[in-house]
Amino acid sequence: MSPDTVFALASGAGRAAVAVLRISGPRSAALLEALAGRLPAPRMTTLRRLRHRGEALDRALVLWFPGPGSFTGEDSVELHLHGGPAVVAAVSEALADLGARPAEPGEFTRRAFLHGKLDLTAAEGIADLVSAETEAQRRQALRQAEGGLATREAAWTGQLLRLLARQEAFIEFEDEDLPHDLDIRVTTEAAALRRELEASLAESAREERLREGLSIAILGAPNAGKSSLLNALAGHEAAIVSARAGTTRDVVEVRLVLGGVPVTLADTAGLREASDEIEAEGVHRALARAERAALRLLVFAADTAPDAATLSLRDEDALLVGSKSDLGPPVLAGALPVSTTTGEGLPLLRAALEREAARLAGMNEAAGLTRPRHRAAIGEAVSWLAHLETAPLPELRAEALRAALRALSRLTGRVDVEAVLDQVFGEFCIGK
Ligand SMILES: Nc1nc2c(c(=O)[nH]1)N(C=O)[C@@H](CNc1ccc(C(=O)N[C@@H](CCC(=O)O)C(=O)O)cc1)CN2
Ligand SMILES: Nc1nc2c(ncn2[C@@H]2O[C@H](COP(=O)(O)OP(=O)(O)OP(=O)(O)O)[C@@H](O)[C@H]2O)c(=O)[nH]1
Repeated sequence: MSPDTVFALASGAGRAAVAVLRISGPRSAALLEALAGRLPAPRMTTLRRLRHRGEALDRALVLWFPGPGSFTGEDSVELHLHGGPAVVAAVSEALADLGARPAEPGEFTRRAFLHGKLDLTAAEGIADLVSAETEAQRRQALRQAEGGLATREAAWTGQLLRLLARQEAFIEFEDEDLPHDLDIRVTTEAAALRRELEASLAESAREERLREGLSIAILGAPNAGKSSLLNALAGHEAAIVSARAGTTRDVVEVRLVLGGVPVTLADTAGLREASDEIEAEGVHRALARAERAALRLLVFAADTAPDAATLSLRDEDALLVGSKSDLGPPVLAGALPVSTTTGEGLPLLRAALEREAARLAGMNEAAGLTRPRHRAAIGEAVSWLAHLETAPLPELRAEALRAALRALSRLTGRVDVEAVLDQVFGEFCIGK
């Protein structure tokens, strides 16, 4: 059975000057002919009147992309319509009437993957490009959409295949004139590759935080000035400020961009023995958020002794803020003096936050692992390589290499280890 022909609005919903409807599948040409008359030249923008059942629908720019030279690899069409919702609705109804169906979310890119137009990492890169909000996210997404990670995977796979070819040769031609240390060399090189994969895992947290956004939590005793700090950094009155201790009950979030990194900054309830059920829940949520955050701003007011609850959250991912510095010097050594009343210290705090954002989130030199899915695949390859290093028999080492290859190939979704092996073996001259 031939696949459905699907259509969807490719441009954003809502009012816009132009709306792009995309169509993909075997009936694309027939649909375009039905609406707009004879097929235009491939990939050439052409102005046409669209008609259906005697009714004029729009005057639109139409494009015809014969497969396989299209985004999806299938015959496809684009209709650049006037952007009004009624125009889009009328043309969509006509397409449905002609036998096409609305596409599922991601279906165009899924079809591109199924037709070998892109691998899974490139498809994820496209999804990330569509949702990129900051400059750093855009660069990260484009690198992956253009095959940065797939290229690295191909290099790792190539190394593994060469190791496997040598390991198999060692097993098969044991009695012949092979270098006697071939077996040991495979193990040594596999260990080097394992360390390289581990290095990419160690860097993955930074890339994931850039893709997902960095979570920063503001914590401290009641009345320490946390909400005032959130408002000062956000540039608007997002959280309620009052002289009454225990004002903030729930987590209040604002979105910021720090050095190209998208950040969610969260104000939390003051940490203390709660006086009622609601406040207790607030403190519980504050501590949960503290745990989840990549960076914690611990706030200590100049007019209050440092409290044990906040002090206990100190670690290498905490910045100490000495708030209300207009009332006196910080009560804690190493705390950055800040006053939201006078503005003192705010530029320094912002600079410190940008520095921390760059340390905790960002792109690495080489295209990195941006998703838990990537980490899982590489993590599994690493454990098979570690397994290889202690495996007592050449056959078990070969098996571990195959398993590592399969794990790696899940990254791009091109799971065809045996076919590539045939190719490698074809070139592996052993004098036989
Ligand atoms: N109007 C419009 N703009 C768009 C897209 C689109 O589909 N339509 N894109 C959609 O994401 C992005 C551009 N990406 C694209 C990627 C590949 C092909 C394509 O036709 N590929 C063919 C031919 C390649 C060539 O001639 O160089 C192929 O890969 O065989 C088109 C768009 C962003 N802008
Ligand atoms: N002098 C001075 N007072 C400040 C400063 N920042 C905040 N305050 C005052 O301190 C009190 C508490 O401020 P908030 O920002 O609501 O403190 P909070 O830590 O969010 O308080 P809770 O919601 O109770 O946890 C308010 O009366 C503020 O006006 C400052 O920089 N200097």
